[in-house]
Amino acid sequence: MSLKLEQVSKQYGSKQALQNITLTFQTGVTGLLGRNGAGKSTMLKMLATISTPTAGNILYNGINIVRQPNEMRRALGYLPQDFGIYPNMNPVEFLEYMAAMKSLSMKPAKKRIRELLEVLHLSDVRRRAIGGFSGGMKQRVGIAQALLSDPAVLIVDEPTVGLDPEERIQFRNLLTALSPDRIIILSTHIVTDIESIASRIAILSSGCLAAYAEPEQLLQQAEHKVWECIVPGPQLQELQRKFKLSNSIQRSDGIYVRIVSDIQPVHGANAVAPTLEDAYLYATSKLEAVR
Ligand SMILES: Nc1ncnc2c1ncn2[C@@H]1O[C@H](COP(=O)(O)OP(=O)(O)OP(=O)(O)O)[C@@H](O)[C@H]1O
Repeated sequence: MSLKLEQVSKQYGSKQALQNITLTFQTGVTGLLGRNGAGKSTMLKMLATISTPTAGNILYNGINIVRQPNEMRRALGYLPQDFGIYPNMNPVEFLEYMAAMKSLSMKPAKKRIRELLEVLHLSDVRRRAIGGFSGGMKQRVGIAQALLSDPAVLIVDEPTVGLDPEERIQFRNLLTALSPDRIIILSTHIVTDIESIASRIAILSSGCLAAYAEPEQLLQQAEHKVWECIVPGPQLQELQRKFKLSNSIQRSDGIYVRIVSDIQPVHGANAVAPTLEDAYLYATSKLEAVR
């Protein structure tokens, strides 16, 4: 199974949302990371064949899905960012409706719905109106519809928005369980959403691919580039102007600052081990420096 973007760009009027992206997705979870507006949804919509690139190609198992989207559509489960559910329907009604929309045969679909409701811990509420569900329960219904056809490619766009910490953990565990034999692409702007589950991370910054690597490689690249120091309050603004700050906390003895920089930012700053969040900042700062 292979899914590739080849020199893909997307332009909305004068807005260049994605610029010349080439990457090959692999089985397992790929985290697509970038701040709001970086181009994540734009990329996912093209992978889901909802929109087409302005330039470049997308190949699924060698088939150009820009020209022949059907092969991809058959393989795809997609949970979009703004996933609307009918509040008056219960999960069974909603999933049967979605199965009909996907032209699935109803008898096997009903069996699959029963299984999915069980796996996603929704069996007890299968006859309750979705409108009264928590964010996490609604998200699980969304995942159930994305998994109806047992997809080889699962795309989830910002799925943890609105989930509480416990629901986030459950969601991560669910994706891990699904990941061994599927390509799963999860977009987020929150590093902790993906750090424990992504086998690879693609970082988008202003429509460009800042990095595509395993988390360990990203951490290695940021090695000796993260510094900690305590500075007097008035110095903070100057540091913010000159460097990328990954954290700053007010303490009784001054402001504790964590800085991502190639060079020692202030005399006395200590080099510390990078976190994935530091590595993400480092990768985006490298890209910004060459633009
Ligand atoms: N239909 C559109 N018309 C014009 N500009 C668009 C359109 N869709 C997206 N954009 C712009 O393209 C850029 C990338 O948007 P995109 O939605 O892909 O970002 P994102 O990384 O998914 O961010 P978010 O999490 O905020 O959705 C943004 O500047 C956005 O304003």
